[in-house]
Amino acid sequence: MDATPDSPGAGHGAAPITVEHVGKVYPDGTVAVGDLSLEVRAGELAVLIGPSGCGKSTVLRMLNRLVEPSKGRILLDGQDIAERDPVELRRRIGYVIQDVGLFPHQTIRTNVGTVPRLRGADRKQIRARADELLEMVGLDPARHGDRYPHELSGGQRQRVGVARALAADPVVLLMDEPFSAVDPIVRGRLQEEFLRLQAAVRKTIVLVTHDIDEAVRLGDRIAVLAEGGRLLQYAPPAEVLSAPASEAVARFVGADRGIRRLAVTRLRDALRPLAGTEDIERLPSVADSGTMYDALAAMLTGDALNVVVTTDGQPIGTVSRSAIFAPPDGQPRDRHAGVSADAAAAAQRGDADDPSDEQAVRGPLAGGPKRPEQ
Ligand SMILES: Nc1ncnc2c1ncn2[C@@H]1O[C@H](COP(=O)(O)OP(=O)(O)OP(=O)(O)O)[C@@H](O)[C@H]1O
Repeated sequence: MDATPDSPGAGHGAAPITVEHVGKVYPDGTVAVGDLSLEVRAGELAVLIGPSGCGKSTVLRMLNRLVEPSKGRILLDGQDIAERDPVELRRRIGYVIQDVGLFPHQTIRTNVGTVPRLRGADRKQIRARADELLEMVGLDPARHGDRYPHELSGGQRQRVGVARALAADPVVLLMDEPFSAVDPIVRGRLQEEFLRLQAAVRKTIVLVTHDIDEAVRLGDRIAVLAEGGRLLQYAPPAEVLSAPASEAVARFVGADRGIRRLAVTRLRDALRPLAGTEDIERLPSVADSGTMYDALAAMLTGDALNVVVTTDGQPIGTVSRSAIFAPPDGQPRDRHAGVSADAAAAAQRGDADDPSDEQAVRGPLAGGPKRPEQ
């Protein structure tokens, strides 16, 4: 591997991971993982979530051979990692942990340059690469590069951890509760930045979290685990929220999963074209990159039953409150609702639109509401 590709985003691609019937029994007899199979596609961000002690970190640590499985095998890019040199393997796999694990007596720049240095890149190359990565994670190399870890905030240290992991230009990034040490506001910002970063670098990422909102926000797919690493469901966030595979999953994702689903359902799926008769000047507007959650927030703030959806500031259609509360395609409304008061369903029952209001806004050309699920 080259330590200094043309740009941080250019990368060396991403590799798929296949976990085949993997188990881990620790020497004291604890069965951390019984028999787990799953695959993560190249460039996909898979989230492992589940109650404390269910084996999430053990699974993650088996992926870079910090923990050796007791059974089964793990393929990276089709090759059994048991046949790889663990040190060489770990240099291809970035690992970001909760308290980051920066070297306290090294500057930020030196920390970020760790792996390129180990690979023998020259000093100028290492510095350029480190600075590029610091910029990429939103830190100013001139201001922060020569500081020591204790001279940064928790959120800044977390960014350095991500930059250091990316400096190796890994084919896989493993992240164990990467944002949990920072306060909720910083966490939200880091998650947003991280999503932008991932859109640029497209690594295969396996991320462990306790936080269902984080899982829903970041994951392409979410693996919900139970004790002993038992896989309860492995599906995109919208599916886990709208069609939990069991009561256990429904309970785990929470009573407010209906609201969470809105945050991962694209607005444009429920879009109704403009009929030309709407009084769009009086409606709140939301950009078409937004979600149903954004639309609902705008409706509530603007006390409206509809929002105008815009692209580059230009109106392209409307979304109605009833479309937001329509059940996703093919899903019975109250599946597993017995364990939770699904907020969206409750809102549906108690807050149905007046069809005449909708007609007034939609105009005569508008069809029935499109199902909003992606
Ligand atoms: N080195 C070890 N020796 C013995 N048991 C261990 C060891 N590491 C973890 N365990 C046990 O294995 C099980 C799974 O632990 P693991 O850390 O993988 O869970 P987790 O889901 O990541 O938990 P948390 O969310 O609390 O971090 C737990 O019962 C834990 O006590």
